[in-house]
Amino acid sequence: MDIRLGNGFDVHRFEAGDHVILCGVTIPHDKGLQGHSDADVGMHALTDAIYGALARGDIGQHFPPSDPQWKGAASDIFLRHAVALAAEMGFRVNNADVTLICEKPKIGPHAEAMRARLGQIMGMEVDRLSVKATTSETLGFTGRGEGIAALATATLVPL
Ligand SMILES: Nc1ccn([C@@H]2O[C@H](COP(=O)(O)O)[C@@H](O)[C@H]2O)c(=O)n1
Ligand SMILES: C[C@@]1(CO)OP(=O)(O)OP(=O)(O)OC[C@H]1O
Repeated sequence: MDIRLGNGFDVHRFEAGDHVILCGVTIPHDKGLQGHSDADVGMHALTDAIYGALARGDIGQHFPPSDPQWKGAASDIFLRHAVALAAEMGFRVNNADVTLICEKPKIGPHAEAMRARLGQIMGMEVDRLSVKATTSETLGFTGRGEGIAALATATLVPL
């Protein structure tokens, strides 16, 4: 069987604000995330993992940050595009795993809502979607609270 594996990584910087959007879920916070789109770092990493598995470039190639069309865009547009491209190429996402790296906000209380939202967008069972988090033990830019990083892995299998 032609099984595909892809990974994605993304970072967004904190800016002044009162909420962040992570894996499609709005979380009240004492800062916001800066980005051309809604800065959903988790969804961007997952989208890139799918493009990676397909060997079809990355999110910035499909949705250039220089294009005003994507200013403030909801990131489910990007994820839906990657899933649709997979289907066009004869694949479906088999499972995916997203890790969010930040000291704050705490992800645990929101992880189930994130899995549910990703499942809804991707047309997938929640059982095949994982969202988890770690701090970086106060080290580095995530540890200093300057931004949030996200890692994602996805496997794709033939339709
Ligand atoms: N933003 C975060 C970071 C961590 N968690 C949860 O806390 C656990 C312990 O984190 P360590 O970095 O000390 O290993 C982690 O396993 C997560 O369950 C979180 O919810 N949100
Ligand atoms: C998502 C896009 C959309 O223009 O913009 P950003 O929100 O800045 O996010 P990034 O993770 O830097 O990926 C690049 C772009 O594709």
